[in-house]
Amino acid sequence: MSNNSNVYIKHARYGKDLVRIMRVYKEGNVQHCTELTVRLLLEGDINTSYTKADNSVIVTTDTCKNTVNVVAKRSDNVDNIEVFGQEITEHVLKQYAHISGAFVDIIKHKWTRLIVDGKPHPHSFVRDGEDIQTASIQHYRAGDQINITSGLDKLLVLKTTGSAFHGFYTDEYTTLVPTWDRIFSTSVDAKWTFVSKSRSTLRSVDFKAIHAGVKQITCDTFAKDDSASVQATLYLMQQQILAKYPAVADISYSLPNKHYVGVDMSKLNIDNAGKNTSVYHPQADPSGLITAVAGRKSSKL
Ligand SMILES: O=c1[nH]c(=O)c2[nH]c(=O)[nH]c2[nH]1
Repeated sequence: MSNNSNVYIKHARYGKDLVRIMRVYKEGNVQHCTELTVRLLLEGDINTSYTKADNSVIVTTDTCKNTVNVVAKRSDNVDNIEVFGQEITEHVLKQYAHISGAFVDIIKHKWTRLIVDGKPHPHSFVRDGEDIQTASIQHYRAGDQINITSGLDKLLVLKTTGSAFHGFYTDEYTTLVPTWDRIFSTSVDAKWTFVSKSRSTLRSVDFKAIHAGVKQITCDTFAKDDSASVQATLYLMQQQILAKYPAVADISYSLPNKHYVGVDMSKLNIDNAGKNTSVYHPQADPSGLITAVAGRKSSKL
């Protein structure tokens, strides 16, 4: 093998991706389930595994998978993904002295308890929507520093009125017609990061309540706002989340504008906008994409 001494490893991380677990917790006659997809990556004194084929420094990706399964078996917090993620990173840093950083990304798949005969069923669940919760934990041995980002993905919403778009910049390239009443639909992706990097302060954060609160504020604002644009509605959501949750340092949204275009029936001598029924064409593509990160001008903590 040729050896190019000009080359060095700048950054390296490895581990197991797509570790899927379904964890069932039995509480008397009632059972709870949590389905997750987990990625665990490691960083540290591992460069020789790349540069010198030195496998002695490799904690195998198979061990990473086992670690996720074992921590899930022992943990009381699998459903609280930010806490579960920290339990994995803590274990890794305690167990392997040459590993300096552990990075966990978790997707929580949705299982909602079924209502049967008007009552919550003890052990049956339904996937009632594609939206997922996410959490990313970056844990560094140095200073025991942790960064946590939580997220909400693929929350598909639509309103049939209460949305306008006019007054926008126009030039010779503009063909969009201003509208005072349109369909507004988006698939919400939101991510929020936490202020504190000290472990003790993060322990007091109610991550699950914040997940629920962000979803509630997102949906309520989407429904109630007489939207002037996707941009303005997005910012309203951010303002409320930062006002309600001091532990959140910043919040970003990525909102595709899923266009629904009124069908032109003029050649059929039909006024599609008339009376109280209209037919729209849902457009697969292209879609607008409106994004923004918001934070506080001065941190409250
Ligand atoms: O809410 C909107 N924001 C835009 O930036 C935009 N651009 C566009 O064509 N339609 C819309 N709607």
